[in-house]
Amino acid sequence: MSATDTTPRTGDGAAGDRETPVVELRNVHVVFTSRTGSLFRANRVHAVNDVSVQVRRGSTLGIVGESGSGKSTMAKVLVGLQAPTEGEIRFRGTAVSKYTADVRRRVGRVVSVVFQDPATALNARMRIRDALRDPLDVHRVGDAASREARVRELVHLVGLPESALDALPGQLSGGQRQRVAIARALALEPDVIVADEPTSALDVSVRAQILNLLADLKAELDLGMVFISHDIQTVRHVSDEIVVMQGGRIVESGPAARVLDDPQDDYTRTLLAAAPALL
Ligand SMILES: Nc1ncnc2c1ncn2[C@@H]1O[C@H](COP(=O)(O)OP(=O)(O)OP(=O)(O)O)[C@@H](O)[C@H]1O
Repeated sequence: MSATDTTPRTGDGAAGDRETPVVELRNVHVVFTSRTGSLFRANRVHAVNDVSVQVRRGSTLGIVGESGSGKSTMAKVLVGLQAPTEGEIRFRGTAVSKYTADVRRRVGRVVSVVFQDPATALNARMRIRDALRDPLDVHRVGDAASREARVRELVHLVGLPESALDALPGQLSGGQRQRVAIARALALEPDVIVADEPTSALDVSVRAQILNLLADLKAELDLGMVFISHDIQTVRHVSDEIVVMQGGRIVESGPAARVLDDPQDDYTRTLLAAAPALL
C-alpha cells in the first residue's frame, strides 16, 4: 500500500508499531463558510489554521485554548468526522484523502471519542448493556457470547459494578455515565481516545476520579490519548505533551512540564495566570 492510498490500514501489522503516529495532522486547515446575515456576504471562519500534531500510543497530547479556539473542530478532524479543507491527515502512516463511509468506519475502530456530556452522548432509552454492546454489534465483533463477555469486561475496566448493565443512563450519576461513555469508547479496542472536555459537565467532586480513570486506562491499555480542555490546570494533570491554541492556530507546543513551567508565549502565560489552583 502506498503512502497516498485513501484507505487507512487498520487492524493489521501496523498496530504494533510505536514509532509511527497513530494519527498525524500535517498543516491542517478547516474553514467553515456559512451565509448568515446577508444573502450576498458569506461568513468565513478559519476554525483550524495550519495545525500539525502527532498522537502516539502510550502518550497523552493535551490541547488547551479558550472557547472558539478550534479545539473541538480539531477533535473532529482527529477522529475522522471532519475533513480538512487543506492539509493532510494520516492514520497509522497512511494519508486519507477521501472520507468515505468505509474509511470513517475503519478509522472509528482505531480512534474513538469521548464527548463532554455523557447525558447527550448516551441514548436515554438504551440500557447500559445495550449501549456497550452496540459498537460490537455494528462492527460484528465475535459471537453473542463473546460480546456479552466483552460488555462485562468493559464495565469492570471503568470501575462500575455489573449491576450497572441493567440501568438506564438516567438512573446513573453524571460520573457513572461518563464511565459508561468511556467504556463504550473502549469497546473496539482503539489505539487512541480523543476526550473532548470529558470532565466539564461533571460535578467538581467527581472530575478528579474521571481524570484518574483516564490516566489509569492509558497506562493499562497503552493508549494514546488526546485530552481537550479550556482549563490549563486540568490539561496539566494528564498530559505528556501540550499544544496551546488561539484563534485556530497553535501558539505554543512542547513537553507539558516545559510549556507550563516555562511558557514562551504571552497567551500561554495569560491562560496560566487566569487558571484557578490545581483541581
Ligand atoms: N459547523 C460549523 N460551521 C460554522 N462555524 C463553525 C462550525 N463549527 C465550529 N465553527 C466555528 O469555528 C470556530 C472554532 O470552533 P470550535 O468549536 O472548534 O472551538 P472550541 O475551541 O472547541 O470552542 P468551545 O470550547 O466553545 O467548543 C468557532 O468560531 C466556531 O463558531
